[in-house]
Amino acid sequence: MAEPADDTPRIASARPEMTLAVMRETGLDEERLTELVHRFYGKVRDDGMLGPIFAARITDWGPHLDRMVAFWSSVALMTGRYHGAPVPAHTSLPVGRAHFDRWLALFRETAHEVCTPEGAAHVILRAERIARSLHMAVQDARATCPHAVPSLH
Ligand code: HEM
Repeated sequence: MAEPADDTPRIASARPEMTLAVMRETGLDEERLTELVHRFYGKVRDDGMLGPIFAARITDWGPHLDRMVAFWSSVALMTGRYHGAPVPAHTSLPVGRAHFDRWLALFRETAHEVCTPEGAAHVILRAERIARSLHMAVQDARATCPHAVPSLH
């Protein structure tokens, strides 16, 4: 296969043409998403509400950050780099609406700091949709099996 022309970004993607179109329209690429993820989790770790929940479950942040960059690469750029399962990772967490609202507030703030306006809108829309479905999954797990989930104070 021919090498891409020099002005073509080199990307590994399941859907290269769609990925290139999104990159052009939003200014997002792997480097920008890496900065977004690292800066966002820096704020999360320092946050009084969210920090302790993460600290109780994540001791080695390197692999978690790598996984989250792959997740955002898949979600925002459709590269297919992430192969995990977000729902079960959240159903037993002691979180409610206020935690998801705080998560989204920090994510929006970071996206505006790091991305172009189009890039920020692109990732924020997707974060809001996923947060809504994770919140519903947490509520559903709590209703189905109330003793499996720590109670909220
Ligand atoms: C209340 C807000 C949230 C909290 C407290 C939270 C907390 C966590 C924690 C502690 C983990 C690590 C789980 C483990 O490895 O044992 C995790 C994983 C993850 N979170 Fe969240 N999260 C929140 C919201 C979100 C949202 C809104 C998204 C997506 C937009 C998200 C995406 C992910 C993904 C993709 C993983 C990795 C799952 C895997 O492949 O293992 N989280 N989260």
